[in-house]
Amino acid sequence: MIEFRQVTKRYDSDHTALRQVNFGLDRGELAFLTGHSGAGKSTLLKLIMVMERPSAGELIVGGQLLNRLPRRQIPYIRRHIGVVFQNHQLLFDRTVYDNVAMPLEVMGASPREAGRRVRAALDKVGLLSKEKMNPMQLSGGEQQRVGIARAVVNKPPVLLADEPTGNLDPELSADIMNLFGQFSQVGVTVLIATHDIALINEMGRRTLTLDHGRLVAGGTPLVGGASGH
Ligand SMILES: Nc1ncnc2c1ncn2[C@@H]1O[C@H](COP(=O)(O)OP(=O)(O)OP(=O)(O)O)[C@@H](O)[C@H]1O
Repeated sequence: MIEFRQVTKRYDSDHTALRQVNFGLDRGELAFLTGHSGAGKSTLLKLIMVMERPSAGELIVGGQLLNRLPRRQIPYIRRHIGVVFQNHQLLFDRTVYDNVAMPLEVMGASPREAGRRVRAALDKVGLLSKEKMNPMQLSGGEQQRVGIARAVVNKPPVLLADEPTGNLDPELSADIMNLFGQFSQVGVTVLIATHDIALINEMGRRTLTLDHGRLVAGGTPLVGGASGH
């Protein structure tokens, strides 16, 4: 589903954020991405979201080579990628329902279809009863779950998370990880960037480790070198 082949990202001549990174993530695989501050984690996620382009190498997501993807096709690719952030970026002047519905509005879904999808997503994260509330009235863990519902509302095949448990205590973090595990079980490819080594150890999943832009662990390629279409 995601394949990096010798991917290098240079921001300018002094800043090489990723160096010849090689790895593949299959459909339904869940992996962590870790490394020191500045190791290149956010850059790697930005390349998958096509917020940045590789300087060298090939990046394939869902069978599409992203390197030279025309600009007008970027929104189409982004619809296939759900993103969860640490600060969940919710709008506090809208209800929980409206926050989750946002990606569907952008896609032009009918109100009926949107209603069905939003409720299914809220049900999955256990917040169906809170759809009319304002995110401000929710706990930190609940707010993060609203962010996850929004990320998965249009059923993306890829889910990326950047420090999704940064502000949460261990018990709530475990809940969030269980949710990610459930998505991977239904075929979503999940990549979670985190500094939380305790959480990574507890989960016992594949872990990609970056060190000064090099992938120093976890970079086994896809079995048979398939590109994961
Ligand atoms: N837009 C940019 N222009 C120039 N250099 C950049 C840019 N974005 C990131 N970098 C540099 O690339 C390197 C990797 O940064 P990146 O943000 O990917 O690391 P990170 O592992 O996500 O760090 P953190 O854990 O602190 O978020 C750093 O040296 C950073 O200074």
